[in-house]
Amino acid sequence: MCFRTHSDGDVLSHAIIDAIAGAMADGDLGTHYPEDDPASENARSLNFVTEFSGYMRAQGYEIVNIDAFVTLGTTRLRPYMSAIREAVAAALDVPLDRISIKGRSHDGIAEVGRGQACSATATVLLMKTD
Ligand SMILES: Nc1ccn([C@@H]2O[C@H](COP(=O)(O)O)[C@@H](O)[C@H]2O)c(=O)n1
Ligand SMILES: C[C@@]1(CO)OP(=O)(O)OP(=O)(O)OC[C@H]1O
Repeated sequence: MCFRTHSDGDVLSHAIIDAIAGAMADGDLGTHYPEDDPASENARSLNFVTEFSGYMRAQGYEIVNIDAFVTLGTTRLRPYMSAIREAVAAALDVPLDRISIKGRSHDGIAEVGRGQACSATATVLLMKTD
C-alpha cells in the first residue's frame, strides 16, 4: 500500500517540517516545498527535513526537542520505532535523546483507524542561538 502524494507521502517528515516552520512563524511545508515545484515530485521527504534543519539553523534556531506521533491503524510501528527515531535524529543532526516518536492506532475508527490513511502530528521546541 502507498499514499498518492506529490512527494513520497512521508507524513512524519511533513509534520516535523510544519512544526519547525510554525515555531519560527515562517510559513509551512507547502510554502517551502510547493506542490507545483517539479523538484519536489516523488522526493524523499527525509531529505527535506535535513535541508530544512539547515535553513532553520541559518535563521538562528536550534532544536531543544521534538515530540511526534504517527496515527496508523493497521501497521504496528513499535518494531520500527527505534529505526524511525534514529533516521529523524540523523536527518536533523540532533542527539537521539531530543527526539520522541510515538504510534497510535485510532482503534479502528475512520479511515486512519482502518489503515486507509495515515497522519502525523509533531510538537517542537526551538531555542534562539543568536
Ligand atoms: N500503529 C501503531 C499504533 C500503536 N502502536 C503502539 O501500541 C500502543 C497502543 O496504541 P493504541 O493507539 O491502540 O492505544 C501505542 O502506545 C504504541 O506503543 C504502534 O506501535 N503502532
Ligand atoms: C510536500 C509536498 C510537495 O512535494 O507535497 P505532498 O507530498 O503532496 O505533501 P502535502 O502535505 O500534501 O503538501 C505539501 C507539498 O508541498
